Amino acid sequence: MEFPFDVDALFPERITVLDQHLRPPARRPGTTTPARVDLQQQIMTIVDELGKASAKAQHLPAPITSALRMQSNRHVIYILKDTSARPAGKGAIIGFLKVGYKKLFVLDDREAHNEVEPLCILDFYIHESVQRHGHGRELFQHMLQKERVEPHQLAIDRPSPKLLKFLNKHYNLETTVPQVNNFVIFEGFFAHQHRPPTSSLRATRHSRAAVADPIPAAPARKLPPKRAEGDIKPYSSSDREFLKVAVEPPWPLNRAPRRATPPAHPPPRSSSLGNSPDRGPLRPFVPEQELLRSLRLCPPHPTARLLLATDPGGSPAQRRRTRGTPWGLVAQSCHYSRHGGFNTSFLGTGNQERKQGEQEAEDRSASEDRVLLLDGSGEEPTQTGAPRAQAPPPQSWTVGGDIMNARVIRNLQERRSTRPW
Ligand SMILES: CC(=O)SCCNC(=O)CCNC(=O)[C@H](O)C(C)(C)COP(=O)(O)OP(=O)(O)OC[C@H]1O[C@@H](n2cnc3c(N)ncnc32)[C@H](O)[C@@H]1OP(=O)(O)O
Repeated sequence: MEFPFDVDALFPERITVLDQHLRPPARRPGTTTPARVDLQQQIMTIVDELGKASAKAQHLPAPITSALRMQSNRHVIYILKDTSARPAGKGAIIGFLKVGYKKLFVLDDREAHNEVEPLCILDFYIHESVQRHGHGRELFQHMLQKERVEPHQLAIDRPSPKLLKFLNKHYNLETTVPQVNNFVIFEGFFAHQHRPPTSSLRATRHSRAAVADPIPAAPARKLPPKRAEGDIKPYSSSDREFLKVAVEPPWPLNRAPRRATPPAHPPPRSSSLGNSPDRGPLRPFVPEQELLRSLRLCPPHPTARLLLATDPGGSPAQRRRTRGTPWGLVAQSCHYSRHGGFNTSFLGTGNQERKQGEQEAEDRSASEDRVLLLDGSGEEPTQTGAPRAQAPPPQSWTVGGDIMNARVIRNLQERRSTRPW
């Protein structure tokens, strides 16, 4: 990547390491030194352009690396410049690697949640013209040495297929430990961190590991004091989270727009009405119009009035719709996953979510059962009219409660009819 300024003079070393201050490195003796602010502006331009190129290469809707994001996060960026070719005497940039420590909640191979703060690979890009020339490895290797970290100790923020191949080829990283977030960790991540799974050890596992283990210290920071198990949430914020907002608005705005054009395969018509293009708009027969008018004039049924008065939260259908949120979130997390395979374990999103999901499913099937029962589907014809005739107490709208009662009653009836006493 070329720039209209002297990259070669700006970055004297082949690999330059920048933190959130984006400070220009010391220049070679003898080179003219422009104003510091200009140099920083040049660095910001390079970071912005690299971020854009990386996003394009990864088909991301927006860059996840920019000067602004660098300045507002405690990340470190390794920039590799081209020392061989010197187009127009100004040098060129080959690529970059961005890393940073992040607090994550990761699952170990026993599916226990662990609060850790590993070094994460956040963004990585080598210019298309020089990929597969060993530059990525050179940059990665430099970072490993500088950060004093082993490849298996890293967490990778949604690695691209190319990066997965890269890690496999150069570092033999293949087997992943399934996670419920977008980070990928590999077998060996917990290698020297396994301790008895007591919660008191879990929170301090890193600081202890650093003292007790002879192998290189885990790239972890000291964590805050242990929190109650309930406080630990089974997700971790990815640097790419903000992209979700850009991709899809929240419910209900994310619902598919109404079809303006007819579907490719319209459902088969049940009658010939409307099939002829010559026919004008169909009007109902006069008796139907009269019927409709009489229905409009008909006052609401007293039961309906009573139900409306005792139901402050709107219709039950509406309430049921809003209760589906956890599934919606799960669906969203799947939608945004770059690799569906990583998220196949979302069903293990912690007991709480799983239970909630199961409860939802149960509620839904329960409500369907309930409709069948109230339909008078042959099971309990005497009950179909009864609940409508009386004003139900407010809590009777709890679908699960109703169905439980119905099931108990049915169970009792069955037992009564099948047993001789
Ligand atoms: C957390 C994240 O940052 S995810 C985003 C990662 N970045 C990208 O996907 C952007 C596009 N890709 C790239 O920029 C580069 O290919 C990188 C950064 C992944 C690797 O850099 P390179 O300089 O190409 O890597 P290097 O030459 O050292 O190693 C080559 C190996 O990487 C892998 N690799 C690189 N490019 C490809 C590719 N197009 N297809 C498949 N594997 C590839 C292969 O294992 C390859 O070995 P091989 O050529 O023997 O098959």
